[in-house]
Amino acid sequence: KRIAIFVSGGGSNARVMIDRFQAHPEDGVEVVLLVSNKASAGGLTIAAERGIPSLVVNRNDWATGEDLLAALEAYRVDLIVLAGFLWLIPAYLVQAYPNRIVNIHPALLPRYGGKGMYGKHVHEAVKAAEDTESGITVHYVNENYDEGNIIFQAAVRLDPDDSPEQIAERVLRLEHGNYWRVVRGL
Ligand SMILES: N[C@@H]1O[C@H](COP(=O)(O)O)[C@@H](O)[C@H]1O
Repeated sequence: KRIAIFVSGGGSNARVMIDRFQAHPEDGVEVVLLVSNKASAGGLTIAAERGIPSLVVNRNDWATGEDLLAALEAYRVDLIVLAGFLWLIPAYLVQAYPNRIVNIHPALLPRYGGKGMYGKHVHEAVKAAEDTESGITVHYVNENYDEGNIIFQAAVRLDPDDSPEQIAERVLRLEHGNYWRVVRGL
């Protein structure tokens, strides 16, 4: 299958996934495009270094979706993979790719999901709740943040002394070890 990865930040998940699938063509997954809503996103540099075409979308593009949908069609994208992409996915994209958009969330949904619940905010909330475990959720994307059907979850035990940053590190390791496997299996 041909996938497009959407990023807003550093792109460590995109890097792990691109490196895996470029090194293992037998997985049958090809990363054909990287899309970002931030021209400064580290994910764009990662894509350029690995010969992957990229597209930066601004709010106007995003509102109409014409250029974005045209690019996804031109690259014959089968599956959209969100990896640290922060904008809400609009109806036109959900309708154009029904059950073909997935996201990874750095917590065990349905807890710690929703608008504003991303990155360090999630791990600070887990810490404040004194949870003994956290984890990751891969889910289909609908028009609401973090509400689509869950495809996969994995948990990690936390140490009571863990800081939110240490919780984030544990969870990111879980993401890097699992997200590409889930995508390969879809
Ligand atoms: N949605 C969340 O955003 C972060 C992105 O990290 P990176 O892939 O840009 O390093 C990850 O923790 C992911 O769960």
